[in-house]
Amino acid sequence: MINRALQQTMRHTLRVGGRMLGAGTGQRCLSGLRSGQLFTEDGSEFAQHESLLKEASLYVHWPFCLKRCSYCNFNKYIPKDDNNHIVSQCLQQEVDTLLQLSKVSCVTSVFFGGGTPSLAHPSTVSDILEAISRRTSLADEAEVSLEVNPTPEGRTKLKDFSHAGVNRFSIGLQSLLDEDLTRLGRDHNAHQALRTVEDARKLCPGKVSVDIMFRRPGQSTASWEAELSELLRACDDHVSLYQLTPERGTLLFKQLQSAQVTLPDDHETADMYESARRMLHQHGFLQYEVSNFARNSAVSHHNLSYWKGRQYIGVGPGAHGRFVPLGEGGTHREARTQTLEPDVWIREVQQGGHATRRRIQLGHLELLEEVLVMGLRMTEGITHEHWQLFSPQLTLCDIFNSSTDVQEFLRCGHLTLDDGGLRCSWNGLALLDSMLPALLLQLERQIHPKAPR
Ligand SMILES: C[S@@+](CC[C@H](N)C(=O)[O-])C[C@H]1O[C@@H](n2cnc3c(N)ncnc32)[C@H](O)[C@@H]1O
Ligand SMILES: C[S@@+](CC[C@H](N)C(=O)[O-])C[C@H]1O[C@@H](n2cnc3c(N)ncnc32)[C@H](O)[C@@H]1O
Ligand code: SF4
Repeated sequence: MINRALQQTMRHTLRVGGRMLGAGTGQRCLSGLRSGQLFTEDGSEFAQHESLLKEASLYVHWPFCLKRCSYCNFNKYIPKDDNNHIVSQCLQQEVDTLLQLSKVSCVTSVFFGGGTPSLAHPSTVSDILEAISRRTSLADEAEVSLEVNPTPEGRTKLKDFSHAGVNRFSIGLQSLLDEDLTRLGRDHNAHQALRTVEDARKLCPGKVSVDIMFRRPGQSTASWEAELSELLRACDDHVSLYQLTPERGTLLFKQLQSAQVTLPDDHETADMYESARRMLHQHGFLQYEVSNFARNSAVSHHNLSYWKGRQYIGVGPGAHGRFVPLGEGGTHREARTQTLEPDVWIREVQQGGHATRRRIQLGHLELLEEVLVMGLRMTEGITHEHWQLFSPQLTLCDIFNSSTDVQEFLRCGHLTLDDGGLRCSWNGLALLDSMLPALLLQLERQIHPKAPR
């Protein structure tokens, strides 16, 4: 059975390798909260360390865009009327309700994503930050990121967003070739994008990230390397490198089916990924996750909270979250998704304070699957201490030492399991997707040894 909650978490982070995996079993009921840890009905610890329950990061989804890019199937709508004010009010209300439900005492980071959150009025950002501070504490050093589409409008609003409380900008460059930007349906050119990066760097030095995609139609490794050289002259200290994934329902998907466009093959794609990793490394960037590179320690703390299995709250249409709803007596972590369609979402928030459409209680195995899959995306992998927070009884060695598949990955040098924990090697990171089925199967066998397969 595919673990749907895990699929959903991975969707916005897993872009290299393409395939999404998971092998969950049924959910289990949890019976009580004792000294900061949760227990399943049979008494085994569910290992929610108290510190994990006190804190959360917060994701805010702005669901509108001016037009549809040819490749994108994220939850976004082209607005018919201007209802920004009401969306902003509902976001504040939903923040308040979900913070109350989670009972967290500290929000560690906030990420305004979308859609195109740079279309929102900057006061939306300050109002939401105030709503957080009214209900709980927002850490002084909290990272507050905003995704910016590098159009002239986005650029002129940077200063106001920074005054509103944004201290990190994530800029969607996607490409530095005008022809490709047009083909992808972007509403900016490369010059506008570079000027936006320049201005953002003046406002938040060292805290500007860029998103760029490879494996674009008609792309060659040589042109990609030239583009990266240009990017490396202009960028700040954080780069997110995404492999363009053809998503069902997009224009790109149709163009590929009707052979109007073709994508580079797997071999070329692997070369592009490797040349980008090499070039970024030569320019002082450390790869800290499959798709993310930082120098001068400019890692994304918000995204790290997902990969480290910490709690996060998602507000806005289609946002998802992972937290224990302690405020309503909840004792187990839930995967929550908010209603997708903005008008319906508005109605539900107005009526009930929040618009959670789907709640899935995560059982012990499902939680560990998430910790495994997300954790192995990081170059530091899963330390023994990290694993123990979620699995106090079975260590990484207890689980993986008896698997012949895992022994083979270790022998080939794709994986390492030592005093530092379990992690992928440089080559292994590019092969993570192909190793996950065996790792997940072994995890399931050890957690539920008697379950029929
Ligand atoms: C959902 S967008 C929102 C940010 C902003 N609207 C923008 O377009 O720059 C976040 C990032 O997801 C990545 N993305 C979206 N669709 C993708 C796809 N089909 N394949 C790979 N990356 C994708 C893009 O790099 C984009 O910057
Ligand atoms: C692909 S990531 C890009 C992050 C960026 N590279 C950075 O380092 O800041 C951001 C996108 O993931 C999606 N996303 C992130 N967290 C989410 C959540 N909790 N719920 C729904 N979508 C989320 C949003 O569409 C957002 O535009
Ligand atoms: S890539 Fe960004 S701007 Fe383009 S449709 Fe998706 S969310 Fe909107």
